[in-house]
Amino acid sequence: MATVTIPENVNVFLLDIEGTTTPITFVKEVLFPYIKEHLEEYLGAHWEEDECKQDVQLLKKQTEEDLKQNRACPVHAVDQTVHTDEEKAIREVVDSVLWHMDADRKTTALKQLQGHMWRAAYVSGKIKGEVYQDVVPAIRRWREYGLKVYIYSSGSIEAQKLLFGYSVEGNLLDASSNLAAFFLLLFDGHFDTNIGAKVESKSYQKIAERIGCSPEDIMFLTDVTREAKAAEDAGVNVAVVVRPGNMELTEEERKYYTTITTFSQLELTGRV
Ligand SMILES: CSCCC(=O)C(=O)COP(=O)(O)O
Ligand SMILES: [Mg+2]
Repeated sequence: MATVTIPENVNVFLLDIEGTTTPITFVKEVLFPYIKEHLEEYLGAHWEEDECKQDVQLLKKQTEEDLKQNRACPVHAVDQTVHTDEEKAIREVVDSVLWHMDADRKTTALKQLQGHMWRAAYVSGKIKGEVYQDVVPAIRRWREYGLKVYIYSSGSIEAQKLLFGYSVEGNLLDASSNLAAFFLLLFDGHFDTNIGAKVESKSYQKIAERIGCSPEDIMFLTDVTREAKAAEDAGVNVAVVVRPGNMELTEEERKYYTTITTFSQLELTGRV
């Protein structure tokens, strides 16, 4: 297994989730089916609550934006009339959400609703966040060397925290203040699409600004080459993560990008 030396100037890791820290199958075969199965029931139970109203509002705004941009969107989502028939209104939101999920849209609106829906499943223990076995030991090692570690996923920050907080390896967000617990703390922070889309270069510039470093100080790990390209265009170092079930890279991409199959390939040579 070839090792990859992290440039000495890099002092921040930025990690994608799906296909990088976490198997794609967990997202596609556990998280997304949960939404599809419980959507109608969830909307019925929470329809009158502020959080749910805001989620529905954001979905409607997204539809308006899609229409403005001439993007394809389901005809039923175009209907902006205020329904007196709650069941019909819920049905329309369900159809719209399912349509967006089938297209694997990464919009903030969709991701915000999904995050809220997963909360009950994680808290009740119905779902546990999957994390590849090489991830936690590698992050602990990086942190011992004083590097910072951030998450950047299309999943909402709330969904990210649920996944790591209720993971197969326990609560990976434990933030108690004693020294021993400090080493248990894995992440310095989280970013989602509120900072911008992962395929847009300026999102990575904004992340660097927010962290207070320059893009060259960051190493971004992702399974998606469009994201790797956007990060690289911003001056961020990238490595493409090749995990079982991830999208196959083209021969050209395999030649061009530094690739890893496990985080344990990453070496911090020359650091004390
Ligand atoms: C973070 S929880 C659910 C994952 C998800 O909804 C998603 O879209 C994953 O996207 P990523 O940017 O982590 O590949
Ligand atoms: Mg990914």
